[in-house]
Amino acid sequence: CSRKNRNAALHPLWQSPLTIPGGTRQSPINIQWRDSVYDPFLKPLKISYDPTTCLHIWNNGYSFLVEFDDSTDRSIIVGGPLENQYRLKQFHFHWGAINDWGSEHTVDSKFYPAELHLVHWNAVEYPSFEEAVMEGNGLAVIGVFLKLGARHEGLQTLVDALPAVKHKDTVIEFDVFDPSCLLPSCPDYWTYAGSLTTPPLTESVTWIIKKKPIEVDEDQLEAFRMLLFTSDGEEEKRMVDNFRPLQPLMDRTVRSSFQ
Ligand SMILES: Cc1c(Cl)c([N+](=O)[O-])nn1CC(=O)Nc1ccc(S(N)(=O)=O)cc1
Ligand SMILES: [Zn+2]
Repeated sequence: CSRKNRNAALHPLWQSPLTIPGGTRQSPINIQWRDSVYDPFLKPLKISYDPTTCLHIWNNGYSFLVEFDDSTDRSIIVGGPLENQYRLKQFHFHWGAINDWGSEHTVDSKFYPAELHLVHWNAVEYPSFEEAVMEGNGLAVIGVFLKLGARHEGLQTLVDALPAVKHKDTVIEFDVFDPSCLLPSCPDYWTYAGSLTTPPLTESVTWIIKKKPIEVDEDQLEAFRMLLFTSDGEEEKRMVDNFRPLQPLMDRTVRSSFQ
C-alpha cells in the first residue's frame, strides 16, 4: 500500500496498527439494523451490581475508568448470549470533541456523542481478568449509547468527581456507585463476537450493545471533554475523540434480542 495508507494505519492514540494482523473479529463495528438477525433463543440479560463494590475513578490516559472490587461475585451479569456469569471489573466511556461523533459502535452508520462500556470477565472459567483477556469467551462488555438530551442525575455524581482526575494517572476514591442507573430500561440489545477496542485488542469480547441510548445533557458531555490525555506538568491535550475507527465485519453476524 502507499506510504500514506501505511501512516493512516497507525493512529496517534494507539501507536499500534488499527487492525491486528490476522484479526477476524475486531471491534468496533457498524451495526446495520436490517442485517441483524433476531435470535429467539437469546435470554434476557440479568444484571445485579452491588454499589459498595465500587472502588475509585482513574484517568488512565485513554479514558476515565470506574473500577470495582472483582474478588467476589457481588457485581455480576448473567443470561443474554452468555454461557456463564461474568464479573464487573470496570466501566469507562468514549466520546468526541463535538456532539456529531464520539461513540465507537455506530447504528446504520450513525454516531452517538458518546458510548459507555461496562467491562466484565468470566470468573467461572478463568482465575483472573488477565487470563480472561486472552480467551475467546473471556470478556463481556455492555455498550450503552449516550445521546444529547435531559440531564442524567445518576451520571452527575460521577461528573462532579471528574475535576479530581483531570490529569493522566490521577485516581480518586469513589466508594458507592450503582452502574445499573446508567442502563436504559429497555431490555433490547444486539450481540456479536468482537475484541477490545484499545491495545491489546484481544479477540476476547462478547459485545452486548443496548438498542436504546441514555440521555445526558451538554454540560455533562463537556465535563468529559475537560479531562486531559496528559499528565500534570505536560503540555495539555484535551481528552476527546478517544474512539477507535470502525473495523470490518468480516464473517460475523450481529444477532438481536428483539424483532
Ligand atoms: C489488558 C488489561 C489487563 Cl490484563 C488489565 N488488568 O487489569 O489485568 N487491564 N487491562 C487493560 C484493559 O482492560 N483494557 C481494555 C481495553 C479496551 C476495552 S473496551 N473499550 O471496552 O473494548 C476494555 C478494557
Ligand atoms: Zn471501551
